[in-house]
Amino acid sequence: MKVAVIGASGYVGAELIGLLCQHDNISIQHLLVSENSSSCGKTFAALHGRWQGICDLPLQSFSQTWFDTFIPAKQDKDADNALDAVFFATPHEFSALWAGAFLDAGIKVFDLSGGFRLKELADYPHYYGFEHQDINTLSQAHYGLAEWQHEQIAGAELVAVPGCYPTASLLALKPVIAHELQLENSLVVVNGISGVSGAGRTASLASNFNEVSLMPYNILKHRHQPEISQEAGVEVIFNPHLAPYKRGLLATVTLQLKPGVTCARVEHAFKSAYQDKALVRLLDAWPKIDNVAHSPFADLHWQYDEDKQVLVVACAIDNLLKGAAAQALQCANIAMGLPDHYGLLPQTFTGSGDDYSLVSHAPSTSL
Ligand SMILES: NC(=O)C1=CN([C@@H]2O[C@H](COP(=O)(O)OP(=O)(O)OC[C@H]3O[C@@H](n4cnc5c(N)ncnc54)[C@H](OP(=O)(O)O)[C@@H]3O)[C@@H](O)[C@H]2O)C=CC1
Ligand SMILES: CC(=O)N[C@@H](CCC(=O)OP(=O)(O)O)C(=O)O
Repeated sequence: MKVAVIGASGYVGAELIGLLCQHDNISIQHLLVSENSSSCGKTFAALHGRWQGICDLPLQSFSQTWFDTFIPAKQDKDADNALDAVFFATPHEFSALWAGAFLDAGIKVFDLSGGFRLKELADYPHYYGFEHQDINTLSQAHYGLAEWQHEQIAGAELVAVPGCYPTASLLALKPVIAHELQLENSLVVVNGISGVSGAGRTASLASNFNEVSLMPYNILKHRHQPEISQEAGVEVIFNPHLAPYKRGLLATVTLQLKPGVTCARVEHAFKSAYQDKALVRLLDAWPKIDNVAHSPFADLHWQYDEDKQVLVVACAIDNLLKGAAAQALQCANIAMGLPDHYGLLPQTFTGSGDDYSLVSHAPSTSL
């Protein structure tokens, strides 16, 4: 698969490029940043020092002229420089504006922004602050929660890679909903905590080292609330929190189950969902951010009170990896017919209980 990455100077772009450049079925053709970016002309490694000696490709500026030069209206798929796919690790509005043009040229799109995650056009002004102009492209988008949407991802031209909070929340919620264990019309509460890299690389007062302190934010209005509700199929209350560490995200979901539901049924729901999934680890203790930071895993644990029928599920991920770049690579692997964990784990995984560990081919990280 010959690919381009737009957003190569950002945190998510950097993680993604680090994974792509070590993947033996993927070749990077172009790395792009915004038209007037100060990173333009630098090499990827000059900007992200941990990739020195691994990826020295130059960063180009994305513009209409770049598009007209490198993306012919009708691609010759066999040409040496023809692109098969483009990854957008860009602001939501940029993806919403440009994804359709790549699709028209026959290039698959993996969008890591929120530009195509919500199905309702009318939700964009409210939750994202812009009018989505491309209903035609939006209607072609398939949500890409890798463990749950394998078939749709395999056949998709445009994959909306899930948000970081939704990834952890949905991995925790979906087995319960799929097995119809939740008490109908009962409250579902999701508390999310994210490290500061979740806010991206561009400096802002809110993400300034001196300002960051554990606190809730965007309560009852965060854009991930409709995304989680849409994909879980139940309305949720979503409480995001910012925490003073670099990377990692924890979602803790609390919900009421139907009378008579036992621990055994809950266990069956989680085991049947994930026992053959390489990147989801069902733990027998509460997950820790430190065990998933810099890894593509999602760690899950639950506790159920049969008397009160209250279930609490916690899921920890790295927001930049399972919450973004690693999940995008899972989607690309699925599109190529490879195991979804290809290039993320050794190829020895055969199911739950196996002794598998993360391939550590990345040098120590700067984040
Ligand atoms: N951070 C996280 O944990 C997660 C982020 N995401 C999503 O991934 C996307 C990227 O996030 P993140 O890496 O954190 O953000 P950053 O702010 O770190 O990076 C944004 C990137 O987009 C580029 N960019 C901005 N405008 C344009 C443009 N007009 N044309 C081309 N490139 C442009 C920037 O380039 P430059 O500034 O050099 O021009 C930069 O490379 C966002 O949509 C975000 O919501 C998804 C899941 C998790
Ligand atoms: C800590 C922090 O600011 N987190 C970001 C969410 C991460 C992100 O970039 O969101 P997407 O997954 O939708 O792309 C936020 O709350 O807006």
